[in-house]
Amino acid sequence: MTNKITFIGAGNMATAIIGGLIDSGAAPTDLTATAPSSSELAPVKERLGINIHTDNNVAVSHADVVVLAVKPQIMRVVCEELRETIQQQRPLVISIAAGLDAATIDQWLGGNNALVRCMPNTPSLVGYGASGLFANSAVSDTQRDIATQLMNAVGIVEWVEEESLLDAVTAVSGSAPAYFFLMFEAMEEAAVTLGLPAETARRLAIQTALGAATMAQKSDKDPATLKQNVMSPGGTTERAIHHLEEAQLRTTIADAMEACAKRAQEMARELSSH
Ligand SMILES: NC(=O)C1=CN([C@@H]2O[C@H](COP(=O)(O)OP(=O)(O)OC[C@H]3O[C@@H](n4cnc5c(N)ncnc54)[C@H](O)[C@@H]3O)[C@@H](O)[C@H]2O)C=CC1
Ligand SMILES: O=C(O)[C@@H]1CCC=N1
Repeated sequence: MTNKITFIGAGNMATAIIGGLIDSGAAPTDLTATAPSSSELAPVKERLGINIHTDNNVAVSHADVVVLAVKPQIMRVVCEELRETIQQQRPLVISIAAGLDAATIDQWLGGNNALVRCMPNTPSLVGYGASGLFANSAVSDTQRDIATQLMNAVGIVEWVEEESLLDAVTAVSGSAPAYFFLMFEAMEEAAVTLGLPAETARRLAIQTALGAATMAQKSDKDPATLKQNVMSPGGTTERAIHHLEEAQLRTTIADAMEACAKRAQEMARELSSH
């Protein structure tokens, strides 16, 4: 990728994506990250070898792509300060902020911007991200390809044609790593109760999840069939799965994902109104 890409923000998600881009062959000299303090940026430069800046406008002034990677609550101030430079430079803008709609960000940036909204997740840090992307009507096919390439560097990319579907993406991938981490915590605790050392239990649970995910990804069988293949009639797995179904695990997951998507909608209302 020969585009000059500037990340506004150098936190968890920005550095995860930058790390993935460099691992997939991007030149660190084409990448810039900003943050208010040099003390936060110095280790980022040291680790990744990219350009750093404490002045967002200077960092954006030569960018082809600008990735907005600050917390949603400060996005308005950051965008309004960038407005003039963005209007002059006309880069492709990619926002990774949860719960902030494209029209609101575009308006804060002065309007008529090519804007992609992206919902990534933290496994991007290890190249196993899963991102949902939405483009506003000003985004060209070439710019769509640039956004795809950028997020493909850290994982898989799924485009949605309706912006509201990004709330579902948040529920199934943006927030979802945390659901699996909760599962690991619970399995480790239960295995310790069954007598295993905590470290052993953790290693076995994580490896099992990795194995199950890899199998589900590589197999031509659906998850229900793969599950059935583990369940010997009258055996141990059948007993465990029966218990999970009786305890309404499916309904619990559905309720949690609905709450997640609703919170994204709430955040959009809260953040666009001030
Ligand atoms: N952490 C996650 O799992 C996910 C986060 N997101 C979104 O990514 C965005 C960033 O989240 P994180 O990286 O987790 O946050 P973070 O707190 O790790 O990073 C925010 C960065 O913004 C910088 N910053 C603060 N004020 C600034 C300013 N005025 N100009 C330039 N930089 C400034 C901070 O110094 C920091 O480097 C958020 O909008 C969040 O909704 C999206 C999907 C997943
Ligand atoms: O919890 C959040 O609001 C952010 C967005 C998706 C993951 N973390």
